[in-house]
Amino acid sequence: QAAKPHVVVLATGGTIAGAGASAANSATYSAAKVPVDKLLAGLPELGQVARVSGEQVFQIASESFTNDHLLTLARRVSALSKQADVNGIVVTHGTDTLEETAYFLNLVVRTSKPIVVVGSMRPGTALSADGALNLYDAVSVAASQDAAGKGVLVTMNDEIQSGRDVSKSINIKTEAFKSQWGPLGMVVEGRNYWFRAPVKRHTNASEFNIDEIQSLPAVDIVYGYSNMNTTGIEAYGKAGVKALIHAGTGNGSVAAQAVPALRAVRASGVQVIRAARVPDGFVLRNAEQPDDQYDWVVSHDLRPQKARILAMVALTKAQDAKSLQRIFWEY
Ligand SMILES: NC(=O)CC[C@H](N)C(=O)O
Repeated sequence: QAAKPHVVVLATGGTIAGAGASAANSATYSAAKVPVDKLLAGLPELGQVARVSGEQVFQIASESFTNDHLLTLARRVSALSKQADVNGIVVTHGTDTLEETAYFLNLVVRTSKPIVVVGSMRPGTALSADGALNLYDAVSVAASQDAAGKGVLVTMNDEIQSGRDVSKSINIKTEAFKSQWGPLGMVVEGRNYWFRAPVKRHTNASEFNIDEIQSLPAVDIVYGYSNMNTTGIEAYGKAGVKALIHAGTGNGSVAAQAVPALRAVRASGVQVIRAARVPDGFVLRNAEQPDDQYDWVVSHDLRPQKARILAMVALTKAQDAKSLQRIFWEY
């Protein structure tokens, strides 16, 4: 009998490692409590699909992820992906910023080996906890050859999602992760059922490589709303950000009073990227605002928090708006 694939589980915290006072606590609990060894020992079924080893990279709630955490994690994933004795990698993660980390890894880790990021909506101590099955699914996807070359994946609620497309879309149900383009497939009882594949550049086909990235530039987000003022835009401009994501209303529209402030920060060298605060759809170039004339970039279908990740990565190589826009179309 052939040896089972070796899957390394990199644990970073979140609810999947959370613990509550009683089984009735599905929402009131502490995240990032249970160490990876205990998580894996509590799930002996993993041995049916892979030879699993665990590493505790961090033990935090994911809203506290920083760029340093992203860099440290991606470097470890990259190093493991180059090891001949590693077939797949799973990252356990809090769900709040899981989509940002998954997209970051998708952009900068040059491998075709499966990388799966996974979390849970309920702690393991709760009734109907979802973490055990999500983790089992993650390990089984990471152990499968048919998951190779599909970019970084997310397994939640029996679905296999693209790390690029997926977002946490509700904060209370176990079916929390959605993509407007739909999941890539489903995983049921350790078997993958695929229905589509990503078309955007990722992992092996990326021009970015974590092994060449020393640091990430400051990129922040301003939110659009009625009666919006320009205080935030001006403050970020003064703070020296390299790019500012505008989470605009509707089609990425910008309030009349905010346009001069954004043009002023652009004139001072800050890249301006028009995204939208609506969850779905995509922002069209030169619709709503004359992006060519203002030398602005549009985020395509990326939500503001994902546009921030891509902008940081893109700015490690490209400095002009035209190159940034090309990257936003391609990734
Ligand atoms: N469901 C969760 O994982 C949320 C817990 C916590 N806020 C985190 O993102 O780590």
